[in-house]
Amino acid sequence: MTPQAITIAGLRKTYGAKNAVDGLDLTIDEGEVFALLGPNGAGKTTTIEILEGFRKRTSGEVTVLGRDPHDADRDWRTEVGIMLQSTSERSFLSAREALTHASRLYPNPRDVEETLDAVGLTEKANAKPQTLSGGQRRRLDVALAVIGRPRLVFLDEPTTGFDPEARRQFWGLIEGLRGDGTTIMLTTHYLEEAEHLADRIGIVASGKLIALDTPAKLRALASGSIVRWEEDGAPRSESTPTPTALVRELASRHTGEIPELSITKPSLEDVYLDLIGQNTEMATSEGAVA
Ligand SMILES: Nc1ncnc2c1ncn2[C@@H]1O[C@H](COP(=O)(O)OP(=O)(O)OP(=O)(O)O)[C@@H](O)[C@H]1O
Repeated sequence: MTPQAITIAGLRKTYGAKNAVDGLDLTIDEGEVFALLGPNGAGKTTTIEILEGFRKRTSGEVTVLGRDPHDADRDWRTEVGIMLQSTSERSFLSAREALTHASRLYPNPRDVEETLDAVGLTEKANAKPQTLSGGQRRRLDVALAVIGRPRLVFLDEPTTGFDPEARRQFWGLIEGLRGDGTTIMLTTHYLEEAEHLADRIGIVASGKLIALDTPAKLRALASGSIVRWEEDGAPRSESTPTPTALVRELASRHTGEIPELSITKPSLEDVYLDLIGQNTEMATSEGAVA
């Protein structure tokens, strides 16, 4: 059996009357890349911060690398990489200095120059954080999270503000970490990022886990196809297990071409939106996810 990096059983966190995390059960294997998805306010950051030892839980059991993060020690901290949002923002150190400084805190750190290169900051190595763009500062935050060669890394929305090229580069970095056997738990609002990187995806809504599977199996939850077309000048769409029949019926109503006709398979994003109840296209149709 693969050893478990994270175990969560019956986790709850309440803020007053609000159940931010509402009975979460989840285990993440060592070496797994796990993506936690969910709408704003679903409880992702709260969960991650409890796992990082930064927030107290209301109830439930949690272990991270075999320890309860709430009373873990310094040795545990050296094995867990945490992406603190905007740490680099307040620093007076250049990217290279910040990484060099941080690397001295760990017994077996990554090489500073290699890490700068992996996050695409070599050219900005001597720049002070105030002169970096938001996306570049975030890359530095990612670099600071991995400089200690952690066994487990938490990345909360690591690529928010990245341009497409930086995002691809970040994906390469994560694939490299995966190759080294690092366990990674990340949150993201980018479905294609989760699909590209994650071995498994957990979807949370209102503090509860509503779906948990590989990207391929989640995508397969949606059967059928989405047919889109234009009618009376307005875009229309329908999800259906029998697209040919629908197209035949549309063709009988149109003389000539059906305007803007396309037939696509539902994307992971369609499935996700349907699961969280925000997909008007799929939720109303026969082929919708149960
Ligand atoms: N310190 C706090 N005090 C009171 N309520 C809080 C606190 N932190 C979070 N919450 C509430 O708990 C719920 C979960 O918040 P959380 O930040 O964990 O969500 P999230 O899934 O990370 O959202 P996002 O995608 O917007 O980052 C929200 O309703 C939020 O308003």
